[in-house]
Amino acid sequence: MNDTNAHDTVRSVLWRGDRLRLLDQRKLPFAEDYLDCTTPEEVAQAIRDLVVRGAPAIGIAAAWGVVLAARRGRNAIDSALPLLRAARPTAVNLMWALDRMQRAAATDADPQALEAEAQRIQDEDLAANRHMGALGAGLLGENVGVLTHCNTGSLATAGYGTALGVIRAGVSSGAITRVFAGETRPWLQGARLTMWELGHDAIAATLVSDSAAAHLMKSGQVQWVVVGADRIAANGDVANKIGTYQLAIVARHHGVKFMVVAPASTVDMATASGADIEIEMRDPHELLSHAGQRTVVEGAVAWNPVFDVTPAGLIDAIVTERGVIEHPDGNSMRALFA
Ligand SMILES: CSC[C@H]1O[C@H](OP(=O)(O)O)[C@H](O)[C@@H]1O
Repeated sequence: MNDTNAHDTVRSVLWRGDRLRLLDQRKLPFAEDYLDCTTPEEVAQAIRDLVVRGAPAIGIAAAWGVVLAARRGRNAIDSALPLLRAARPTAVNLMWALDRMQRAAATDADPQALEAEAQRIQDEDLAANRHMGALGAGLLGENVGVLTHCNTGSLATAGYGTALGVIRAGVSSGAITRVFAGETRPWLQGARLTMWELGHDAIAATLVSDSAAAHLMKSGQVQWVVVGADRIAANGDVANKIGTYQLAIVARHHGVKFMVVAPASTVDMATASGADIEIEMRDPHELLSHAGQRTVVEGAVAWNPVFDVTPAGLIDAIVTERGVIEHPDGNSMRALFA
């Protein structure tokens, strides 16, 4: 069943009154299949399996998981919260959304009240993305080339996207004239998801291998690297998809500006620095095969961290819906998020 609207950006998380419908991102771009969750356990599993992925999107899905629990009764909420919280460790949006739902349930555990809170979380995220898109696009300049990493679009959020929202806004304003998407191994969020989203919006983009990023920046075709985030620490360090850190190093070396785009729900002022952020380690087999086809000799081992940390000193701007932090550090982060 196709729940996407051809004239709007896609929607990956859809509340259907008694179930949560998730666009199964494991099957994109060649199949648009949906997975229906009727229990918080199914939502937690869908987050673990990357049926739904992207920091804001997993927070939104978890919020609806609490609504599904509430429909079973107050005690079900208390058992669902730790289960959902443990689904993935790095994106603080997951914990932020569950904390907010837990506070709401303490006031009123009625399913309809919690459904309204989950809907607010989803609606606020979409509004934030559109605002951040305009703010970020305003920083770009004219006739710029942009390289993005992973997928930070409608699939990873309530819609429109974070870094991809800036790209949507920048293409619309004419500021962006060249878009490059990194493939983002091993899960290929860039190749499979970002290229699909941009094609859906008729935005021309060029796929590059992760290995080509430095050569691309050396060629002068790119003036900005624009990425999302999974957790921003109090000193401005940013955890994001594995490969982001090396893009920041290469960008600085070649005089390419580096922008991080993320809603306030991604900022974690309780975490002092990037050194304190837990980096999710996923199954090494994600590296040992591609599309179900093994690519490495039997017995080989692999190391599969799926996030890394970019130090604040390599970031030119952090764009949030509360405003832009240029050259982020602890002081500028506290000024906006204390
Ligand atoms: C706006 S999405 C933020 C973030 O989430 C992605 O990770 P994953 O695909 O593993 O959920 C990636 O790090 C994006 O930049």
